[in-house]
Amino acid sequence: MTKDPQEEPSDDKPLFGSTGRKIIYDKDGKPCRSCNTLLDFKMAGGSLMGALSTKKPSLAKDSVPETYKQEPPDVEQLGKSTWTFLHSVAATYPESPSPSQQDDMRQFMNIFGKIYPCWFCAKDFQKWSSKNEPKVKTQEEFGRWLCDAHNEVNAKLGKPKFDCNLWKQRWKDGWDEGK
Ligand SMILES: Cc1cc2nc3c(=O)[nH]c(=O)nc-3n(C[C@H](O)[C@H](O)[C@H](O)COP(=O)(O)OP(=O)(O)OC[C@H]3O[C@@H](n4cnc5c(N)ncnc54)[C@H](O)[C@@H]3O)c2cc1C
Repeated sequence: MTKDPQEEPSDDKPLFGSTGRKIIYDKDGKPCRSCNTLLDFKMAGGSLMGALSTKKPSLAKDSVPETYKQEPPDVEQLGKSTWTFLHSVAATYPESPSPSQQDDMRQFMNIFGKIYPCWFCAKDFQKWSSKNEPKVKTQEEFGRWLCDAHNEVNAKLGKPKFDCNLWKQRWKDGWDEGK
């Protein structure tokens, strides 16, 4: 059985970051980049320079385009981009999917829960979706299920609940405020 990385605490490592959140470590004992905010990751001793400066010292700085020089995603950036992707997938899911399209979506969400890069987020998501199986019979059903999944995380983080009656305006139709 794989050991939960968080079960291996170490005396000389900070338990909490400056944001007040618990610092999450990977199996190798290093702070998990995609599980912490950038600030907490820095505080826990995670390298800020990343591969560009450490693995390729001979690369002339000027030869690296400015657009490359961004930090790998922290838990918030990864989350926001992933929710954008997932809700957009719901927005383009067929209104009446065939049985095989429904199977694909079930499988996709199942695999998603196993590979999401923030391991402790993935664990909670898997736990929630095992009790709340993906609803994939229609686009509306799937969009609402995803909205509920997102609200579960919002609640965990103390964020306001999103009104799921509005998921389609937010992720598919837009608000049409000129009307
Ligand atoms: C599967 C998963 C699990 C996660 N688990 C954790 C975790 O355990 N701990 C952690 O710190 N972070 C977790 N995250 C990241 C977290 O959910 C946020 O993405 C992150 O905190 C950034 O939040 P945000 O305020 O930018 O908005 P996000 O929560 O990223 O939302 C982006 C936008 O989606 C819209 N929105 C909000 N709620 C809903 C909803 N219910 N339905 C539809 N649209 C909505 C809003 O317009 C919002 O601005 C997880 C992300 C994912 C994808």
